[in-house]
Amino acid sequence: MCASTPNTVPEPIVLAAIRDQRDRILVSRRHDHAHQGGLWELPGGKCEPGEAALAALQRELQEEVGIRAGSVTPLIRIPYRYPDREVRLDVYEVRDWAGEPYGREGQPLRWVSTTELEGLAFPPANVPILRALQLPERYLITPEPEQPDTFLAALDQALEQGIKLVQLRIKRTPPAGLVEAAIERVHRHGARILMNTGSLTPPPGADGIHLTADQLQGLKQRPLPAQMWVGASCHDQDELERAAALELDFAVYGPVQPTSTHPDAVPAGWAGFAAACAAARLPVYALGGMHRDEAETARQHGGQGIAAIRGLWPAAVQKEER
Ligand SMILES: Nc1nc2c([nH]c(=O)n2[C@H]2C[C@H](O)[C@@H](COP(=O)(O)OP(=O)(O)OP(=O)(O)O)O2)c(=O)[nH]1
Ligand SMILES: [Mg+2]
Repeated sequence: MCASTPNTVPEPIVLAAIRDQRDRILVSRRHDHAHQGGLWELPGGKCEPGEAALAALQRELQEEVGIRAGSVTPLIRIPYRYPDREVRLDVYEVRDWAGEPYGREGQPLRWVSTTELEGLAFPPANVPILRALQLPERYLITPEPEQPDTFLAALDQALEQGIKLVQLRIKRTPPAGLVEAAIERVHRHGARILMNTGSLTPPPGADGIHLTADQLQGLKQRPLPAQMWVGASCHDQDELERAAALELDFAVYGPVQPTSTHPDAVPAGWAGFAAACAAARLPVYALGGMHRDEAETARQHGGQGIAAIRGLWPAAVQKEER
């Protein structure tokens, strides 16, 4: 529900990320005289007092682009404070709809790829929304590589199963050539690869880095330029806030469920995960005891999806390694 809003609480706004079958997003340009005028936006607007979020979304879509949404799934919630107002943007992904979108208020509309989105000027609150639109629902974290052939075969299999984002997590000296071979395979499948090795400098070809919570604590600024991706492991609200303040691209939060790798950690549960995501200003993956088919559950709790080692590493090859 969107409650009526005294000045002290953020204004509830609903936005639609309308995605067509070619994976393009519908954007429109805000009128020059509006708040954040002249910038590109996702269609949507303010909830009326007492109006439920999904009802507000349907009303805004009808008023602004003349369509009725079919399936609607939560993408991300972003609280944001502008100098002159505070908003809470609830973004929903719309993959099917009735009607042909047009600028019903005379505003220009465009269909753009998620890569092209980066080149358009949006309000500053949209930065994490654009990243959420580019990030997949599953984030594979690799187990420590032992046998290069077995490791690379499992990686291939994971990529064939549709993995689009990989964290190469290496805590010991890796077998020679393994990093290069992994990067090559990931790119061959049109996926991205982030390094988690303790170094802030990724090797040539890698798409960015993944920071441990300790590394996150030590940083004063984002360690890589915007074209590269930086993720971070977080275990509480302060760490999530720190990741957002450093303008990182996403966080991993956990453990959400009990996990054998961290038996002493108290799991947040889905309710704890949902609370963390609601306050976070960046996309958040659920980590800890996750199974491949729980990405949808994570989405329903406000997350980007799931991150996992065992849950996403091909089971057949894992058995051979034992
Ligand atoms: N629609 C939209 N608003 C955004 C985006 N990003 C962002 O920060 N905002 C802010 C700007 C506004 O302060 C607020 C949304 O207001 P709006 O102008 O769309 O509201 P509305 O459709 O109800 O319009 P109106 O009745 O006030 O004219 O959220 C975005 O991508 N789309
Ligand atoms: Mg609007």
